[in-house]
Amino acid sequence: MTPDSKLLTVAMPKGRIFDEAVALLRKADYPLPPEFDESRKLIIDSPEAGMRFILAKPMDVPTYVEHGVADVGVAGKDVLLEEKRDVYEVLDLKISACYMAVAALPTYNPKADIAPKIASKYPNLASSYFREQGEQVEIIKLNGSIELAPIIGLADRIVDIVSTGRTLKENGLVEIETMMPITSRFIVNPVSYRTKSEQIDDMVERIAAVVEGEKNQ
Ligand SMILES: Nc1ncnc2c1ncn2[C@@H]1O[C@H](COP(=O)(O)OP(=O)(O)OP(=O)(O)O)[C@@H](O)[C@H]1O
Ligand SMILES: O=P(O)(O)OC[C@H]1O[C@H](OP(=O)(O)OP(=O)(O)O)[C@H](O)[C@@H]1O
Repeated sequence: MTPDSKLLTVAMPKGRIFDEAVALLRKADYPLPPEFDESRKLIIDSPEAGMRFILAKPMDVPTYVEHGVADVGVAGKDVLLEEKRDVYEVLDLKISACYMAVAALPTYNPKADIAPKIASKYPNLASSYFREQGEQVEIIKLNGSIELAPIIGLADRIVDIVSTGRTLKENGLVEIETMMPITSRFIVNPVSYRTKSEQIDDMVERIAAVVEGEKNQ
């Protein structure tokens, strides 16, 4: 399928953020087709809304937006900190809230830890964090089930997302540092921001009004 320059291309993250992001767009009066609720399509056009949606893995959304194949997108702050793509972050959507934390086994003794190993799905974010703290660490990149690492002796600590805290608790880990809050953000390709400024400004204004409205409820 070739890009349709008339439609604003929006990169949406599949998975956890998706339903909340769709709800936000609907509240902003974008008439999204029913395919959003039931289909496995990866490209969904909504000519009524003047938009084409591409459904991507959450970690890939900034890549599509940086390369300009999507004009705008929705991405977690965690992903933006990890990927450091050349995109504008224009709005905090305040959805899919969670936070990034360092955790370990309750028996973990930081003073006895000379060359700490840190397991994470976010190697760049973890590495900048410990560099800023002035601590030298070895980062071990994993793709999921991060909580396994300290239990089976692969790492001393983990850097991961916490939401309810249930995964840490059920795996006998404790949080030792809260790093930063995470919410989803609206991101924009810098060139699109100039060439499609009217459409993008309108979209940002409409969504911002919903976000503000929800905050004041
Ligand atoms: N409890 C949570 N765990 C992970 N991500 C969360 C959580 N709560 C909100 N989020 C947000 O959701 C995004 C991840 O969504 P999701 O888990 O669907 O994708 P994913 O990590 O690519 O999943 P998978 O690799 O399991 O397919 C994160 O970038 C983060 O901003
Ligand atoms: O605090 P909680 O509410 O328990 O949520 C946090 C957990 O959810 C995420 O894992 P996910 O379910 O995405 O699985 P993964 O380990 O395969 O990434 C995250 O990596 C934590 O493990």
